Amino acid sequence: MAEGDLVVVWIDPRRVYLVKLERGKRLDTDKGSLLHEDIIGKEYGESLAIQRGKAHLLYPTLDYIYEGLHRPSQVLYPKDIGYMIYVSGIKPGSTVVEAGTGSGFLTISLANFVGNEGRVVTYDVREDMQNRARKNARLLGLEDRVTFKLGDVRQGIEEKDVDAVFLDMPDPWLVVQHAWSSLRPSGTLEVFIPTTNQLERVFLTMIQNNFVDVKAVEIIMREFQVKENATRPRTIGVTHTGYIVSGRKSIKGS
Ligand SMILES: C[S@@+](CC[C@H](N)C(=O)[O-])C[C@H]1O[C@@H](n2cnc3c(N)ncnc32)[C@H](O)[C@@H]1O
Repeated sequence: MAEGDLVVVWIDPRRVYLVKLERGKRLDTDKGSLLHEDIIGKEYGESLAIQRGKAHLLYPTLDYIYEGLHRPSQVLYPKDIGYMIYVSGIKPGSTVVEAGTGSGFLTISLANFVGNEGRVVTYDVREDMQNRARKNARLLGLEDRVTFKLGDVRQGIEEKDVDAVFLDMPDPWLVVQHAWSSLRPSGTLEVFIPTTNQLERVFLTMIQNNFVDVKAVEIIMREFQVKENATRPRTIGVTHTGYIVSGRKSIKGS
């Protein structure tokens, strides 16, 4: 690893740190400290002894990146992001529109997925959110793939012929028509909402506005505690995140 690289320092499940390597800096934990210099030059997968344990140096996958980023807004969970990306049909080179940016967790995942040739345009009404999201994207080297637009997406989406639109905001039904106009034929609208009232409203609005293959799902994930002869789901965990409504843009045929 070199200066500027990201590394996940994993000590135990409760002590996981996302670190950007900078000479002269130090990671302090209650299990001991590590100088960044001690990590520079090491390989991902190696481990280092610290005062009261061992620090494992891991390549930063997106789920651990989430743990380490600043999150001023409620953020989407990996389980929901994974499904949304999967059914959206986007691929490297795709152009995607998103609102609202929030902490940029979905933005970063989309930017990671569309690759160097792809583009993510993300709208938010709040400049402070976009500044934080931009910093998060910069930390991961993904900023160049993202266009941050300060504005109310309910007023319209400027981009045309986009492959997918992703919405995570309070009143997405007010954006359904704009999403339809922005999408290429057969393009996908993915909406995340935390309540069933919002689900019903956005679902019906999509049906009324020439979206087809509209479906609503909830992704349920349970984490397990694993102990010999006592393996079972954890007692405490995230029990509810939200629902996902997906649909495809239909155009009039003959
Ligand atoms: C829950 S956060 C999005 C979190 C984001 N998906 C993430 O994973 O980090 C919702 C965001 O939508 C923004 N927002 C709300 N209404 C909006 C609108 N009409 N146009 C654009 N952004 C909006 C809010 O400012 C907030 O930052």
